[in-house]
Amino acid sequence: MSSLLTPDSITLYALTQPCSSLTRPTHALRRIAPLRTHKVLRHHTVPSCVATAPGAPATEISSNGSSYSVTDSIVADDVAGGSSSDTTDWSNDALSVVVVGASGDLAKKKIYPALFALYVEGHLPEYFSIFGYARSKMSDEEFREYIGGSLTCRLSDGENCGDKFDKFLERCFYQPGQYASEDDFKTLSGRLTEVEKEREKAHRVFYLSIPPSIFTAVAGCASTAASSPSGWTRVIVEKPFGKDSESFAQLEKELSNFLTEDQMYRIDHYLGKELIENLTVLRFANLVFEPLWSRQYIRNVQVIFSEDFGTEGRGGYFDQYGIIRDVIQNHLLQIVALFAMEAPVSLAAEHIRNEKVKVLRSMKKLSLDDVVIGQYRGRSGGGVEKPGYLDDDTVPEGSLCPTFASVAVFINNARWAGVPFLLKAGKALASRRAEIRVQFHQVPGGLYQDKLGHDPDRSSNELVMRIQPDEAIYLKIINKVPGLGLNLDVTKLDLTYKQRYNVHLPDAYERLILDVIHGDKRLFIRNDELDAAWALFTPILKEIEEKKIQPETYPYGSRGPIGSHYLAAKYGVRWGDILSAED
Ligand SMILES: NC(=O)C1=CN([C@@H]2O[C@H](COP(=O)(O)OP(=O)(O)OC[C@H]3O[C@@H](n4cnc5c(N)ncnc54)[C@H](OP(=O)(O)O)[C@@H]3O)[C@@H](O)[C@H]2O)C=CC1
Ligand SMILES: O=C1O[C@H](COP(=O)(O)O)[C@@H](O)[C@H](O)[C@H]1O
Repeated sequence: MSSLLTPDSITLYALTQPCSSLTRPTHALRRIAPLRTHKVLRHHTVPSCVATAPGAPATEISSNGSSYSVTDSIVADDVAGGSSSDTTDWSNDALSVVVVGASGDLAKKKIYPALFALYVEGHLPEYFSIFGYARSKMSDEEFREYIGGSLTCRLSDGENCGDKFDKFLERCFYQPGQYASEDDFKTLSGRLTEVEKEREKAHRVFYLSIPPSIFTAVAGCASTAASSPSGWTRVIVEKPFGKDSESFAQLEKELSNFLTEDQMYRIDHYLGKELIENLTVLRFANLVFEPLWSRQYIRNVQVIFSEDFGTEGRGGYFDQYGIIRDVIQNHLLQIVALFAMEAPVSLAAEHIRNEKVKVLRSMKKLSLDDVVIGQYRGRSGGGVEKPGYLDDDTVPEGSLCPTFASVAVFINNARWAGVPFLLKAGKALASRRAEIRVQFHQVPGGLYQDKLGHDPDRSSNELVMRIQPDEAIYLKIINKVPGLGLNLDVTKLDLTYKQRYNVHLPDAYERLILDVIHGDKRLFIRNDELDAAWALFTPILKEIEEKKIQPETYPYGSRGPIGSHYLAAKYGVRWGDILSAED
């Protein structure tokens, strides 16, 4: 819905709707209204109204026919969600984003390009600055050159970004320092204040793009020595959030010495992907889907992640975690939680997260029989030479670390009992893709069975949400082949985004960083969600490690270990991505 609204249409909506329905449009508005237009949007006369949210106290949004402001609506919104009220006035206040670990891979690959895209599209406030912080020595100039190489202009209509590029870089600064040094963070804070001094109030975001071993030290120093003296301070924490229940609890305990839950934004970048944000829209805004969303109609759900490259370059990190911790326990499980949750009371962050956590807590204990692990081996021939996982110098010799896993999970509740949710993730496979496949039961009665046969995979509906690449939603239906005979086939009702929408899809990091700026936590993970996710996976991870379970090897570039097919077959399922590559 948000993509269809212009700032004007939102204003109109706000003016014509009763106050209690402000929540949705203000969410949409946050997303799409460039920050610099807030000034324009702020002053509109509306009648006095009171926003009430279930379970929340009534909040007066505006009184005596005075003015309705974006800021006020954010307060109403947050009260509805039970999270902190964000009264930031972006027409006046400054914003500093500090990228801690500024010399690293994630910062260069994702964070700077996302910040630049937000700037180009007018989503950063007028008084913004970006600070890089890391141990590497760099001057501001060198930093600008360093990040300049990672920025691309993605404006359409041949618009030139050159000017924007220079202006953006002018607002970028670098401060070298140690991660555990309060003094160095004090120096950083001094420099931030220098740049922020043009405004009375400045807000600070710290993006912890660093290895987890130093999360706590940095959170401590940032909070003690570099919190904003005049505005709010928020901290984005990257995964991994621990390695198991115990280390997660320990990390939380340590971080909570310095940060409140309100300040913490635990990022799972899969939640920022376009198709994942659309998941709840597709289900809850479409009458043709919502009633079908249960064991009564759905045979199985598959969440598939595959990459056509190995851990090259990241083997050292990866070996300590493995694919279950790297992808399944977080990205894929979050997708299942969103997919399977009951309708939330509203779109407010806490309402959504309350429902997700119920799903996670309803999951049946995992058994080793429901897990298959694999590890890729090298492949050579046909002019191709691909290394195996163990060929990586940074991987310990003889490592049993899984680079592939498939897992069958079950949700023990009235809606989903008995429906297998099959999760599969692997590196060095045949293709790069991430998708959700929903396979429906066959139509009972069998009117066309003689034409369709008995194979449910060839005679029932499948809904596919392709998260990447080439975002699409398509529904496989049984259709009559045009002509005089009665021939049936399975064909697609196809919503391929690049054919339907002439827009550049924002990167997940853009969406998520913007949400942090707006204090919107819907797409961030709450601590109890992680606690539940670790409670599900910790016992099985321990068992795999303690019993030294040997991963089944598979060749680089293949479709993964055979065991994965047996696991699916045990539940009468065939992996949808294997049936046919184009399907
Ligand atoms: N890269 C990716 O694609 C993804 C990364 N992540 C997570 O994001 C975070 C950052 O990832 P990434 O950029 O790849 O990490 P890097 O390994 O590139 O580390 C980032 C920076 O931290 C500093 N650093 C590295 N190792 C250490 C160390 N042992 N002790 C102290 N400082 C160190 C280095 O800066 P300097 O030496 O200059 O101080 C480095 O440039 C991690 O938590 C990672 O798990 C999450 C999803 C994807
Ligand atoms: O979090 C991670 O995600 C990436 C895949 O992200 P994508 O957006 O490119 O699909 C994965 O390669 C990495 O191992 C993992 O840590």
